[in-house]
Amino acid sequence: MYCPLESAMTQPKDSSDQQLTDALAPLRAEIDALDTQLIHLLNERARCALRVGDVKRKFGAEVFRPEREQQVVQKVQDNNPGPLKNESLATIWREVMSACRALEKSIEAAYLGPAGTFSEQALYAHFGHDVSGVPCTSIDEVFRAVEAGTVEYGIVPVENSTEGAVSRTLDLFLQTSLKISGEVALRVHHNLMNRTGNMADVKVVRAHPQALAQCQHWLTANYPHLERQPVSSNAEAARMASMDDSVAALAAESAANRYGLHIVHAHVEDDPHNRTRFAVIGRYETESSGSDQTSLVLSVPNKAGAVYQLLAPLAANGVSMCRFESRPARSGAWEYYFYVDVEGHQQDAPVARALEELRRNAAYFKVLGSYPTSR
Ligand SMILES: C=C(O[C@@H]1C=C(C(=O)O)C=C[C@H]1O)C(=O)O
Repeated sequence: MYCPLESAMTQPKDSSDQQLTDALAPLRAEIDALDTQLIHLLNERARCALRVGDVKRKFGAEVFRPEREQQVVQKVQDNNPGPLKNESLATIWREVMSACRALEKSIEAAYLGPAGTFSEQALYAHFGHDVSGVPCTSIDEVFRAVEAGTVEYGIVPVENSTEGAVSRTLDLFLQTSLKISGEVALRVHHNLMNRTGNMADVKVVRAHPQALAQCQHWLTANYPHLERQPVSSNAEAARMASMDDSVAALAAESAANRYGLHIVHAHVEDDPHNRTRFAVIGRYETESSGSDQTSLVLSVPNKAGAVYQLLAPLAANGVSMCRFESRPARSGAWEYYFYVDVEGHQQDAPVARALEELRRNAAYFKVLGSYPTSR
């Protein structure tokens, strides 16, 4: 039997190198030929997308269609014979669509910066890399940039699986006329990092308050003496740590790369399944993709049974609720706004019927948007 290790040890190096090159040559030729075919096919696809762009311009239709992109990814996955993983194909196709779309139109989208934040990762997960990301210093600024029309879209964090709702985003949803056109769910890993890779001189650890909260047990167990200081974002904490040896940051690996920091401990979040959901906001009202959800804000008068009655139309129309969150209405009267996500698109008949009944019963009612469910 041919044993590569044995033959590599007994034969002169030059000869085993030659054997390796000879064995790889036909396979590499095959890959080169397949790449040539892929280049032709990808450009053919791009030419087709350009023609789609011409048609859309003629009819004054929106170029970026998140619902269509979701359907494309779904179809690709349904047709996947393997061995490539569905997740890998989704990543590849998002980039292919991003490149095709960029030929029709360039998209600018605001996110909670600086560069290196999870919001930036969410931005690329949604739009692919052919998008101009505009970093903002706060969630308020992201909303303002989209409302002012400086950018077409924004990405804001909505909810974390460990820490719950991002309350500032929920409050701003109340005030804005913008719509949610899509969502992104990201696995969020936090890493403890600093400039030297040695924690001896570190006195404080900085991060966004959500990240500090998501790592609180780990920090208490491992670095109880470090003062925890909240800052505007994890990437900002990383930037600060790059200039001060007494500072460590909790942030994403991309922030360590960007600011030249060493990761001292990787994946220090208390919950290994830690995920954050982001909303894409803009003026576009996403059409049905066939696998959607709808976000609403409601309030009811403060009286017995009001919430129960409010939600009855969902059950009556067979509409499932997938999220329910409350925020004080700040009226001083123990009144609340309820943030409710339901399965389905607002144009689906059962959802439309349920929404109409909810609208009639609620003291306050607003549809934030229908959009493809992230997976
Ligand atoms: C090509 C289209 O336009 C854009 C690009 C897409 C693509 O490359 O598949 C899909 C949806 C749109 O965001 C289209 O609507 O079909």
